[in-house]
Amino acid sequence: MTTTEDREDTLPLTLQRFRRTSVVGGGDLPPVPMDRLPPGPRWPAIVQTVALMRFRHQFHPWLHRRYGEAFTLNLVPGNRPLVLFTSPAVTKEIFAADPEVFHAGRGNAILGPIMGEHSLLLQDGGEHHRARKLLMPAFLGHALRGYRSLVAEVAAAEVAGWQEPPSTGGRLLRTTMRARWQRCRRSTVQPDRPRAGALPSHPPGGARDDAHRRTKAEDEAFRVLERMNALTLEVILRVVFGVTDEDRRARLRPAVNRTVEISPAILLGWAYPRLQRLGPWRRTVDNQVELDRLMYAEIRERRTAGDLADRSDVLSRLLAAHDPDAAPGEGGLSDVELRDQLVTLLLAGHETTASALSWALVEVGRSPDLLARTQRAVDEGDDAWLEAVLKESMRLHPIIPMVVRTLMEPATVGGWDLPRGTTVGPSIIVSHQRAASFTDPDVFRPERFLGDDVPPLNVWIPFGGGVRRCIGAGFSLMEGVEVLREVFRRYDVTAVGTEVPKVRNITSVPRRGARIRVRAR
Ligand code: HEM
Repeated sequence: MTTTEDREDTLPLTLQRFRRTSVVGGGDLPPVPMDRLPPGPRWPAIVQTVALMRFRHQFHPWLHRRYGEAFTLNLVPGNRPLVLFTSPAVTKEIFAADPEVFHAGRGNAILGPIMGEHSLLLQDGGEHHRARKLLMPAFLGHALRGYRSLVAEVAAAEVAGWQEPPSTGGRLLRTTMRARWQRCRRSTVQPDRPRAGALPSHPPGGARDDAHRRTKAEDEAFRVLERMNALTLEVILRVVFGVTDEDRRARLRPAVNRTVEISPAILLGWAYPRLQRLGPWRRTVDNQVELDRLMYAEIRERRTAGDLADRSDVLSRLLAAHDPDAAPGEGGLSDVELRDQLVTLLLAGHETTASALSWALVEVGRSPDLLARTQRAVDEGDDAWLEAVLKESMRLHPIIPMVVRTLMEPATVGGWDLPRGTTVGPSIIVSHQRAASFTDPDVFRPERFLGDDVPPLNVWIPFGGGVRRCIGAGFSLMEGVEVLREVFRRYDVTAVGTEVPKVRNITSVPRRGARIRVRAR
């Protein structure tokens, strides 16, 4: 087994990843004749690529309206075709297709320099099967139950501080104190005033009072996405990596944040090796070197930790994981494999869950009825409602726009005979907006996910599907429920202003950071 113990420096390992050119769909595949593919725009590939990456929330529905159930895009580098489908029947076909022919790793090749070649997201065939078998037990029922209390602890520590929102520090604390004092004064002068924090529909003070309140609401608002990012990062560092040393966590946080913040332009730039010597690309490599150094140090120490068997974090479970078909002493994960899987879990599981949670808070915070219903669920221990809130948030605001598979052999998909080298996938954005699947698709309605008639897994697809379905789906729902419970147990939540999605890296996040304000219940 390869370990990093004998290496003085992890630099060569990091640089190796950046030497490969990353191409969506894979550079070694033959060119695909475009005339055999479903219709699509004729614009230059670079324009289509930018539209797909930057304006996906408008672009997917537009393509669907213009071209119907299947459409083709041409992407840089190499003019690779991507065929997107929108009907649940074809989604089912793609998820059930032979993974030896429908490769997912190729479609994610652009993430290679960050995640590494062993990443579950980038592997295919037998390698993917082996890695998934080793990782899976750390994400199943028994293990998930083991993480719950630590997640709850991290959530409680974060959420408790919201009365003094840390992102804006003293000013918000002062505003909160002033607001409390004003409420206290009003409640003595006007005893019939509604409960603190509840805005009456006709404020007794007239227009001036109304303007004052709006300003106050704006003043007290904070970007909950920032707090959720901090929270989910802490969960990854403590529950997934199991880093108990606060000093190392403090050094990991900025390196991890810089990794998560990589923009689509940087991702695309990796296809052009000469760019890698320039400013932002150079800084990305430097940051990766630092992140790798810290991660390898943690892995090395953990291998020899005396309490490994008692630890329940994901890394410790992976260190103990062993392929039963391998010879004795073989079949475990090497240091490099562990690094790649941990960075994958970090990137796949951190901002995705934070965004889903932020949207959930904004949606519930928009409606007093939903707020009351959700707080009742918390008081009555109704976790199914909290999970339904999360699922409906992921439906209305998909975090990932599509999932993709590249054909290693010619195949028929949705009635189209597609050549080898074509990349195909369902559009999650359009699937979740289909009126035939979801009545009033623009309305936030968690009830869709309760009862016997819940949307099937080829209709509600925020986690993808088939053998590649998100390995962290259960983890993120467990984490989400714990966080929502903690928030609504303590606070009345009000959404401030409007929100629309914006593209960040490969995920979609609330553009204004999901601004909310909270009042202690
Ligand atoms: C709201 C939260 C999340 C969303 C929306 C999400 C979404 C996705 C999607 C769409 C895929 C691709 C599936 C496919 O190709 O069919 C995926 C894969 C993956 N996700 Fe997640 N994810 C989330 C949270 C997490 C968490 C918390 C983790 C781990 C801690 C995680 C780890 C992974 C991994 C390792 C894969 C690759 C699976 C494979 O290829 O076998 N994700 N996720």
